[in-house]
Amino acid sequence: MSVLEAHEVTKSFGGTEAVLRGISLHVEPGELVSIVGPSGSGKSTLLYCLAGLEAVTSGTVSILGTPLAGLGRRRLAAFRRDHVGFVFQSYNLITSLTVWDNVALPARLARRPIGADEVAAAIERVGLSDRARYKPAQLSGGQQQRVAVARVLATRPDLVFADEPTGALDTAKGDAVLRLLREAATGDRSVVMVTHDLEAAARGDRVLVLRDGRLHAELHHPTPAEVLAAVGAASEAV
Ligand SMILES: Nc1ncnc2c1ncn2[C@@H]1O[C@H](COP(=O)(O)OP(=O)(O)OP(=O)(O)O)[C@@H](O)[C@H]1O
Repeated sequence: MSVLEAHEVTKSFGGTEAVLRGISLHVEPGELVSIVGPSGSGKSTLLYCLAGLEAVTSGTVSILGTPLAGLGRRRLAAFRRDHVGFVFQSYNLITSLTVWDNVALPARLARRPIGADEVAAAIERVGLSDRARYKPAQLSGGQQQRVAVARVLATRPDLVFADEPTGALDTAKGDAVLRLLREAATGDRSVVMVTHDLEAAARGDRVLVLRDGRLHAELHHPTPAEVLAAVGAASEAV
């Protein structure tokens, strides 16, 4: 079974032209899927619709076989908490809490507290064991994003969404975050990432190229140059 299936998804914000105009896609267990495309092509909107953070206007999104639209607001929130993780460009850590508490908090909020050993393991996996008692402001941007990844992985989600996870980082720091996301896509866990960074996108098993709210191309294990060419073609075709 696919981890995620979207069928003919459209999204409009009010009366203007639709931002998503009929997108169908699937994500398989263990895959890292990158979404690229020109600015304004609908990448972030698509990610939010796939994650159930935005309602679709028409079409369906199912995660692990469960159609999100049928869940209702509270059950959707619970479903997301149980199965989905989100990494944002801006880290979204809680500034008053330590690294340790930032990582432990989501599981506690979900009333499924994880043990100290699991918190420690998640922090170790992102290479920040010596910073566990630091607050976010005492960390570099790359370190903060690694905490955000640890926080997501600690809840053991089936599906991780990342919106420009390296957008605020220089190449070396971004690289460490990408490696973690690449490693996170394994076994039954999949990662879907929106990015402007073509090198980052090329880490994906598949790269989906959006153009004007539609899927323009799908590349399998492309090189960065192939991603660049596909995005260039999508930009010209608008
Ligand atoms: N909440 C909203 N209300 C109205 N319009 C919106 C909203 N969110 C996005 N849009 C519009 O949808 C279109 C696509 O936006 P989106 O952020 O999904 O594109 P993107 O491909 O992620 O762009 P970028 O690469 O510049 O981040 C834009 O024209 C934007 O103005």
